Amino acid sequence: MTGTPGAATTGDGEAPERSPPCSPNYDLTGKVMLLGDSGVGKTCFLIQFKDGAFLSGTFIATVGIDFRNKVVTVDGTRVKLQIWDTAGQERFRSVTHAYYRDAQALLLLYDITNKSSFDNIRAWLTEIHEYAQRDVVIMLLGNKADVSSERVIRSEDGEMLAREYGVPFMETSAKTGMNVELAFLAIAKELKYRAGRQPDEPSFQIRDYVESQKKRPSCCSFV
Ligand SMILES: Nc1nc2c(ncn2[C@@H]2O[C@H](COP(=O)(O)OP(=O)(O)OP(=O)(O)O)[C@@H](O)[C@H]2O)c(=O)[nH]1
Ligand SMILES: [Mg+2]
Repeated sequence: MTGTPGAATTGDGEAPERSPPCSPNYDLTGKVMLLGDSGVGKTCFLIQFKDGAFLSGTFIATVGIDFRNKVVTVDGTRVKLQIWDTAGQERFRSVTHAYYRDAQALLLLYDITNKSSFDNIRAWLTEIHEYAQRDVVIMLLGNKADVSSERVIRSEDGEMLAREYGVPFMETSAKTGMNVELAFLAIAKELKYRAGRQPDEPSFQIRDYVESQKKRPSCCSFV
């Protein structure tokens, strides 16, 4: 986490023309990486968060790595998230490994309609433990929750795997936007909390926060 950002740039999510020079429009920055098999929806997830749009139609696999910035405000603190969208294809793995070290948070996605993308989560977690910082924030996301007719992974299976690894979990949809913003807000809150807790600030538990805020797909809600 960078606590003292430099001058505002013209990067996405900022409004430099309204800020005086050397007055950044954020208080903290954090690097977040999107990981998971090719086709699980990482790029769509990022576009939905950044632009509120869904890229339907032909699937264009990411080549290498790309990033977008977005500033979110949590409890009065502006957190600039630098979000790295990685290629899920095996042949780009060595490129993405180099970026793990600098990431404070990882969003690990599988596709609820694709069993192998779920089965590969354990391998992704092994890779994360090998290359990422030890205290990196990890969140497991079961994406494409809008496609209930093709679901092959039950929500409970995602919950169980997440519990085994002690990470927060929710199902998401890059198409409808379900839980997309929440995933990034929860990360921003955690990063803010880690950056320096105020004396009167209650402790923050990212798993509890996600559990209390997440929406469930209508087919699976039993509350
Ligand atoms: N129905 C539905 N389709 C989705 C969703 N997210 C992504 N898709 C579709 O899934 C395909 C793959 O999405 P991408 O976001 O490009 O996948 P990716 O994980 O970035 O893939 P790589 O770049 O190869 O790693 C595209 O055809 C998307 O339109 C979702 O939440 N719901
Ligand atoms: Mg992609």
